[in-house]
Amino acid sequence: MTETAQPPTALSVRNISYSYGKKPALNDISFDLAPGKVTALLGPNGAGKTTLFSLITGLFDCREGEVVIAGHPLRRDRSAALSSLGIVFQAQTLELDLTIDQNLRYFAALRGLTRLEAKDRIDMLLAAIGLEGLNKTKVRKLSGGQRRRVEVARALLDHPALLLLDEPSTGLDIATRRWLIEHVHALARDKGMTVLLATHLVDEVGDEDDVIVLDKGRIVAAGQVDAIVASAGAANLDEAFTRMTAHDAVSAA
Ligand SMILES: Nc1ncnc2c1ncn2[C@@H]1O[C@H](COP(=O)(O)OP(=O)(O)OP(=O)(O)O)[C@@H](O)[C@H]1O
Repeated sequence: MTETAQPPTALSVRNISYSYGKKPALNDISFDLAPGKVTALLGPNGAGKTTLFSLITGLFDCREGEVVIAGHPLRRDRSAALSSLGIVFQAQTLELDLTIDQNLRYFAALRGLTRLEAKDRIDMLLAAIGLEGLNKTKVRKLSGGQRRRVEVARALLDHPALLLLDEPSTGLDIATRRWLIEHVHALARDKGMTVLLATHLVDEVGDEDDVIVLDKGRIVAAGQVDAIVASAGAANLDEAFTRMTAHDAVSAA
């Protein structure tokens, strides 16, 4: 045995299927995320993105298939698996009547950071998200965009191996949306973070990103942007995505 073994991939999803009652939502989904990259999980409304995130985060029990986070199987090693991921949910999840500091310190304590570690990390992250010095401000007083920035900081508190974002720009103004997408790409590029970004907005996908196109609970394409565009015979990702997912209108006609 040598000490040069590669670290495990931040997220491996193996043969996941899921149904709501008799209604199938995901069908035999498998992928591994490339380390230090943003992978966009691109799918139209109802494709199954949120269901997949609910399985990866352990909110739903994964009865068929397996989720492995940073080498820890979610089913058998739940706390180690979940401690390796940071998440920004689609819906706002901060406690409005607490300050930024209180929100973040509470979460840091849950994640096992000491008070001193939490303070240093919070100050550093608030500076990184452009909210330096606002520690004592109540979240209720922040704009929607500022709240989303705080949620990004919270997701990064204990250096997760994997960052998940579920349609994070929902409801944000254009400037915050741009900041968010650039910040997430910088985390992958500069800090080597592995990111899974669920979105239905093609313009949030960078040229260098990996893409998984999900439609009606199935992966219909996966790979780098160029390869997906070429395989669809399209001029760009927008056109490729539309071609791959626009069959409803045709079949319904
Ligand atoms: N609680 C539920 N009960 C029954 N069906 C559900 C439930 N939640 C989702 N579904 C169905 O499962 C499928 C996948 O939904 P899901 O919310 O995962 O898709 P999505 O890609 O996240 O969509 P959106 O972009 O609209 O959030 C859809 O057909 C949806 O109607």
